[in-house]
Amino acid sequence: MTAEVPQIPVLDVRKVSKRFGGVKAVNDVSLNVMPREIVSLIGPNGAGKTTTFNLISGVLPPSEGQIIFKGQDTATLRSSDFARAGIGRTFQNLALFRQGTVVENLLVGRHVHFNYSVLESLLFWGRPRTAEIAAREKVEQIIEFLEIEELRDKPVSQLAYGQQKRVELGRALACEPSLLLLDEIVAGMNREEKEDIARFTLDIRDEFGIAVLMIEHDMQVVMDLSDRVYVLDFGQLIAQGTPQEVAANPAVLQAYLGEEAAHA
Ligand SMILES: Nc1ncnc2c1ncn2[C@@H]1O[C@H](COP(=O)(O)OP(=O)(O)OP(=O)(O)O)[C@@H](O)[C@H]1O
Repeated sequence: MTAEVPQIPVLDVRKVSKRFGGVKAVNDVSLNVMPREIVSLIGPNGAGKTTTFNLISGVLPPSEGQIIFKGQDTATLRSSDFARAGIGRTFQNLALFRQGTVVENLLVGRHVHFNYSVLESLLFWGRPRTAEIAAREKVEQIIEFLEIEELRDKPVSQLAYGQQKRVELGRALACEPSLLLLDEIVAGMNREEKEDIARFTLDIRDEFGIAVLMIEHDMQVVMDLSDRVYVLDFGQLIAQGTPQEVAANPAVLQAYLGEEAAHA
């Protein structure tokens, strides 16, 4: 019998806090994502979810604590290196190059892996050409995976919202991430579009072996896709567990009821 090799987390957030002036937007949060896991981060508005994503993807530095990605402390990375290190992300609001075509937008996502400057590409065009061919092959693979072949040469500005979201997902995949951060990816989508994204998310994990951490308000999507769920409220983790455990947790119900009461 072979001994099981213990798995190390792809992402290990250790006692992380983020202060904005007097506001502790994230307060002593620890969470992890194991290889091939789909993990959701949920919580009422203002709970600190987006700030947590900004800390993990290097947009903001933590005030306290450590974020370990594939065994490396991300404090050693420059913010421009996070995507190349393997952290892909989609944003709450679309962040695409609107005049560019679908292919061009995906190539931008791939560009993090080019290890030459524009000047170099003019002087020594052998190496860049090889890299560009590899990039185009990767982009074609993603286009096929996301079933957007007929959109490939259209400007993003001409696409429907759900299609644009699919391109954004493709761009995050183009950097060949080990961890994909999805920020409310199904918000504003109809049922069919949501089902497509749910299917792609499962396939991203199963076919590409990518771990997924998602912020999601759509409870059906959370329940259907997540292996585990973390719940934030006022910057603090108030619950974690399987979707069923979290859904039955009185503290979670209270946090959401409190939010409803505030908006009543
Ligand atoms: N750059 C900033 N400067 C000051 N305060 C901030 C900043 N970013 C976030 N905050 C505050 O931190 C808290 C957490 O905000 P955050 O956007 O992380 O919550 P959220 O859970 O993502 O909310 P939502 O579901 O509405 O997107 C809020 O009180 C917010 O006002």
